[in-house]
Amino acid sequence: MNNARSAALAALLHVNVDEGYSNIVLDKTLEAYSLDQRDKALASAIFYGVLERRLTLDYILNQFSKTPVSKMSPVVLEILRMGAFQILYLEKIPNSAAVNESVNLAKANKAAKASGFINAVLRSLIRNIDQIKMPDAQTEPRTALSIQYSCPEWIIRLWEEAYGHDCMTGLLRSAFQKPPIFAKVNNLSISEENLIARLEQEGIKAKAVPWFINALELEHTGSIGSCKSFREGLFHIQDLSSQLCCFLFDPKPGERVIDVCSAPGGKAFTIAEMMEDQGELLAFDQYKGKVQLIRQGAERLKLTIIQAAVRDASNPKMELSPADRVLCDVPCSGLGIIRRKPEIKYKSKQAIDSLPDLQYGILCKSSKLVKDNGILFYSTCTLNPRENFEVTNRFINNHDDFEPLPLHLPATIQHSVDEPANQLTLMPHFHGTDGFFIAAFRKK
Ligand SMILES: C[S@@+](CC[C@H](N)C(=O)[O-])C[C@H]1O[C@@H](n2cnc3c(N)ncnc32)[C@H](O)[C@@H]1O
Repeated sequence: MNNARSAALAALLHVNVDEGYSNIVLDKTLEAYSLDQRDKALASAIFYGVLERRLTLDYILNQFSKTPVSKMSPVVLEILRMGAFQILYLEKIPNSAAVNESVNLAKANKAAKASGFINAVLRSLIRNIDQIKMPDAQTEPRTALSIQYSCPEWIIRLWEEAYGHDCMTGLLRSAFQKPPIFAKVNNLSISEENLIARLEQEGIKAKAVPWFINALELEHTGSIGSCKSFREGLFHIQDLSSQLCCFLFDPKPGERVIDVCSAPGGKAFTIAEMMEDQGELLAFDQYKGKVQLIRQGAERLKLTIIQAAVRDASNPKMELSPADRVLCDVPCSGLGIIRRKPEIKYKSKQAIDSLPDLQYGILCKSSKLVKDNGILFYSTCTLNPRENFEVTNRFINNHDDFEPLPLHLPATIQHSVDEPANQLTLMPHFHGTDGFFIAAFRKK
């Protein structure tokens, strides 16, 4: 049995059936299967490829199977998606191997009865590959885009209405690009140059982001957790969007700062480093297990000002004295990080309907923690006006004691959409960052 494909199947079933996060599920599965580098690469390529192209693959499989994909068992469907993905997108894998391995996978996964069916569907796909039909872009443009980019129509409509047609197509394309990996240098422990040299010794190629301080782009990372300089607390992994958010938040040494939705702690770590580990940084999260992640990260990075604790930001019980700066990096639908976690795009629209009220509640409650003249930030990693612009608009319309605070952006960062000066929407295809939203306010 080919272990790479078994691992990919196990991980896909875990994500689709048990709704695990793709990056975490894949890391754990690869570890459990103890694959060599080559098999790890194949398992990852199949896993992410099938996840990213689920709608396209299902649309095509339906043309070659009498049983619609909606009626197939999860195991059979995933094996067929994997087989079709290899045939259609992995040129180096011979079609015969894709079919045979799919049949073997079925036999090894209690789906032996379906192995004949799987064989027939995949062979029919190979024979008729030139006859595959796609939706007509003229008569049904959104359906055509949805199948081409494997993105539900409601997201396409949302992006087109919010950001315009060109931006929507840019976002759809960007979802298939390999996301860059950025590190935030722990400037309290090492300089950019020295960290680049250290990483090189460990086989990781790193280059400084020329326009942004203490940010490195990494290549050939392998497993970051096993990297010595990571374990020594010389950096943490953080997308440029979050690093930029902290830069704009502009915390100063000696201040009192509250991060109300802090886990796993990325922004709290960057903020503590910007504060030179002087002052107070209260880092809260609703979940005990996640608070532990903040503590572990702070310890690894040798940051002493972070006090992590459980606290529900939407219904806080704890009395807190006011802070110079408060960050609300709220839970959101995550439509800005689809290229990192493709499973996010298959969430139902209804699943995110309740988020704006929760986000607004967290922002209102947290605004009470800001000192006079203090700063309040709201951020999300989503591209959805209902969770971004509409929440912050509602806030400012109902809070006379706050005013919008214009953001002073680095010269390389331009607005990609029409928005007020206190807001910034970051787009993967435009800024090269994750999709992200920031809004800043000052208490009068
Ligand atoms: C976007 S993530 C925060 C990411 C974090 N700021 C970072 O940079 O690493 C949102 C966090 O909010 C937490 N959360 C969700 N609902 C919450 C609530 N009512 N109160 C506090 N935290 C909450 C989630 O557990 C999650 O860890």
